[in-house]
Amino acid sequence: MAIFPTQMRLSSTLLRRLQQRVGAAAVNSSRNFTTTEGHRPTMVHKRSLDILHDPWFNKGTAFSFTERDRLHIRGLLPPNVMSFEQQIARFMADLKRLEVQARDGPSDPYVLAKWRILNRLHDRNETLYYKVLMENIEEYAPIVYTPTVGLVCQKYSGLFRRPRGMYFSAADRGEMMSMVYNWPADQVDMIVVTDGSRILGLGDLGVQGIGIAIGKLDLYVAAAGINPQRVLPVMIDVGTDNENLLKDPLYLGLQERRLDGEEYVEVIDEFMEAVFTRWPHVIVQFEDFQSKWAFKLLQRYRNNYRMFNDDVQGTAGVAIAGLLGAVRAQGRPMIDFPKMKIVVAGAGSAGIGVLNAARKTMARMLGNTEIAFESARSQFWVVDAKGLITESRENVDPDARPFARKIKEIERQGLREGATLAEVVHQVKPDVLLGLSAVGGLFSKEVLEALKYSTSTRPAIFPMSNPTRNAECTPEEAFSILGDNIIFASGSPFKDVDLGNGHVGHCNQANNMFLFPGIGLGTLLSGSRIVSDGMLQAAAECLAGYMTEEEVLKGIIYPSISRIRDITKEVAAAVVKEAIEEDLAEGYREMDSRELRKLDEAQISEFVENNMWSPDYPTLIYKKD
Ligand SMILES: NC(=O)C1=CN([C@@H]2O[C@H](COP(=O)(O)OP(=O)(O)OC[C@H]3O[C@@H](n4cnc5c(N)ncnc54)[C@H](O)[C@@H]3O)[C@@H](O)[C@H]2O)C=CC1
Ligand SMILES: CC(=O)C(=O)O
Ligand SMILES: [Mg+2]
Repeated sequence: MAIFPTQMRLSSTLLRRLQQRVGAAAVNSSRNFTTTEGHRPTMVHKRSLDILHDPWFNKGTAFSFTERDRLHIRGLLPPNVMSFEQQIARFMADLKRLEVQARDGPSDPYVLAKWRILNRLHDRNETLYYKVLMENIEEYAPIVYTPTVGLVCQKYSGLFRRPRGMYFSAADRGEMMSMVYNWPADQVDMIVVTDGSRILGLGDLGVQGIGIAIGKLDLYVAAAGINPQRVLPVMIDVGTDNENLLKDPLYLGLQERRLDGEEYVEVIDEFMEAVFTRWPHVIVQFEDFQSKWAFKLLQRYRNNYRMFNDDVQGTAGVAIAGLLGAVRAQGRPMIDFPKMKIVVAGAGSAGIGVLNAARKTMARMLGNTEIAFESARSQFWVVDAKGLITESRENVDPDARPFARKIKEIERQGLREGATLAEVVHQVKPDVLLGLSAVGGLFSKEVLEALKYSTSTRPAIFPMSNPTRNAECTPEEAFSILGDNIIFASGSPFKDVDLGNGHVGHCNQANNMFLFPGIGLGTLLSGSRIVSDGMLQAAAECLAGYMTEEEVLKGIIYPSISRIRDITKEVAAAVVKEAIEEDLAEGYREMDSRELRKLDEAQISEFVENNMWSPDYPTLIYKKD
């Protein structure tokens, strides 16, 4: 067989076994819409130390003797060949050392040490890293993702060791088209890009924001099974307006003020053109851009490029799913959603994204007429840093303007322009209080006390800001003031609360991580040229319908993160299905658009599942360049 070069010294038994595997893989691939990448041997063009230093191919102590011979690494490793399971056990023993005296959650003093240990593994063996992450996702998602990733970004100058991803700076203008060819992978499926201007609720962290792109892509691999060789974290460094970073002698980024206006847009345009020229099928997720640019860039690119903004669109879908869950948790049908009174604190990219999507969902439920759209508007009260937004607000942000309350209307409700959050909650008596303000503790005792007068039989409190210290309230605060008949969902994870009477206050995590991996995977596998509103809506509806009636009635409106791979598969399948229905699907690899259209629902799910990467060691075969 041509793929086994004659100069290789393979035993005949091994050769036979490999040939059988390749044969089986080929049969499987035509029958099951799959590439069965895990079973085919992988051709590598490196040997010796180059293999051990390559995290994509490295297996460390798990290289078998025959592989060690083939790849010229015999003698470069300790002689004991370890199984994958033994490697995991050894690594976990190291990581668990830190847990002897560690406390839970954000107060855990060892979170950064844990991140370092995991990061070092990521640098030397990608397969083992993702195996550990996936098998312990509940424990380590809060380390590689929110909340710890926020701390990592804040301290990135000190933590930086090996570079990961690509950096494009304002100084690279005119060079990006050639720079993209410096990335070693010929195929990139998923890019997460940030300009570091609003990292979680921590503000402008400049170049240090690369950490959030890395953390999001970790979830793409762990939850969506995107092949880690085909992901690319990107930081576009256009300067920073963070005074501390501008003065910090250890800061790794450009120490100049952020570019703005046309100059800024030109940099982002150049980046988009460069990446889509080299990788025409890539999907670009915009992450943590300050609101000022988030909407403008989304409008600029969404009809021409395969891109979406996670903070605007992913968050909106997750919030809609949670809001529909909150309706069901009151024992009411989802169709009652348009009757909900919703107070939103925060009118940035995330808050406005949620408001627009919630209004559209209500309007759809009411018949999708202009009147329905107008009437849905009156279900929302939006409070920002200056208080309640009304039509008398000067210089109101154009994206928030559609939600500015009419003066007459709010006067009847005993409110006024700029009313405080507590006043609004007191007067409106909302069903839902949702926070995307980035202000920790905003849902103060006074605000939560006011929510006691909610007209809902089971009010919902969504402190969605990240990381943990920016959460508008903790579950302890919410449950202790309002009792156990509430729905609680926060952006960063909290532990369930023991209410002391044999009852447990359930803490849901309302985070866009339940949608963005499935949106990306579904877009990739459908081959859709854009991410349409319908595809985003399908993703949100899939999440909304995922929890059973029994779970929802217990106050569990989002899945546990331990189910993230399953929900992601379902979301991706829903996105593929919608792309086919909208005639956007152009297909993926051997599954062209005609073949895609022939699949029924079960086959779409199977197609998705079979194309999700899992961390297994393939057999490596050396092939000369
Ligand atoms: N749970 C999730 O999945 C997600 C959570 N977020 C979180 O949402 C937060 C906000 O993100 P962006 O909208 O992009 O930020 P942003 O900075 O653009 O918006 C913040 C908004 O909060 C308002 N605000 C500030 N102080 C306030 C106060 N005292 N009372 C009421 N409103 C106040 C501001 O006026 C502004 O409208 C961040 O903490 C972020 O981590 C964002 C995306 C997803
Ligand atoms: C979760 C997320 O995307 C954020 O907090 O910005
Ligand atoms: Mg974000």
